[in-house]
Amino acid sequence: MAVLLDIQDLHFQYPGASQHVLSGVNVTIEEGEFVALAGRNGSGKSTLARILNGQLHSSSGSILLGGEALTPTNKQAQRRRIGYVFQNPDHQFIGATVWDDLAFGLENHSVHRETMIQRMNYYVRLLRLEDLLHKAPHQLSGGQKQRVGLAGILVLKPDIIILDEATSMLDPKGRHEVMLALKEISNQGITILMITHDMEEVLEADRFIVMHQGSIVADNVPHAVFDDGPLLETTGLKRPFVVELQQELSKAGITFEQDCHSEKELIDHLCKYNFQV
Ligand SMILES: Nc1ncnc2c1ncn2[C@@H]1O[C@H](COP(=O)(O)OP(=O)(O)OP(=O)(O)O)[C@@H](O)[C@H]1O
Repeated sequence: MAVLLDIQDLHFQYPGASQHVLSGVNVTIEEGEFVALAGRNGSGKSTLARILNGQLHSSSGSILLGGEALTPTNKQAQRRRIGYVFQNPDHQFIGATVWDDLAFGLENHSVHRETMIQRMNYYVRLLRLEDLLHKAPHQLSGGQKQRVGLAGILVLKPDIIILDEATSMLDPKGRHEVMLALKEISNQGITILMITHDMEEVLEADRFIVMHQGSIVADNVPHAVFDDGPLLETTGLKRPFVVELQQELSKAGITFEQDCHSEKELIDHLCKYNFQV
């Protein structure tokens, strides 16, 4: 697969701060990858996301998106190519109804009406928004708002979607809805960078990057990162319940051909055993 995002030796320091918040970030993300990014509070995740979407500018280093440099001078174009989903779903609504909201960005970019309707219908179906189209933002649950927010970004056809703790204000049902939507989007080949503190969500991603004190200290498949005890200790991360339980069951002789990514997968696996009580 082709490299989509190529970040090299990125440094950043907030004005007046004595230290760098990002101190040499190097990472490449390929087209279609679903990447989770985590780390302690203050490790620099949101700063990195804000640099990527053009809100902040790095002190040094380079960022290439599809081979093209992202610079302060192409800020507008940059924002169009990177879709950013906010933590608070109320911060991204503009339209009076869901349908108007989806149309707003496309009208703003002068997309032809026929193309506009086609795209809107496609993402409405993908994110299962059919019943919400005529509702006003205040009539939606948090999970529904985030799904509408995602659709509003997807219709603009960004190269990558960045979510900065986009599920942290949602209840379990809302989180579940958004994670299902992200899986659907990822299955369509859309590249996703998801910042999260939720280790169960990390298991849904193909790849897990961990930041610590402004640098990347781990980059692997989620289960491999969760196998690294000292790393988890240093970075304050906790193994998700599913990984913890799978490890304990393995020690007790219950074998797994592959790693489980959700409680459902784990339960399905256990159901194959005939336990003697
Ligand atoms: N506008 C700002 N001015 C000065 N320092 C800032 C500013 N925003 C963030 N910082 C500092 O930069 C560091 C990194 O912050 P950042 O928000 O990128 O971390 P994070 O990993 O996203 O944390 P969290 O998990 O809490 O969201 C922190 O020490 C923070 O206090």
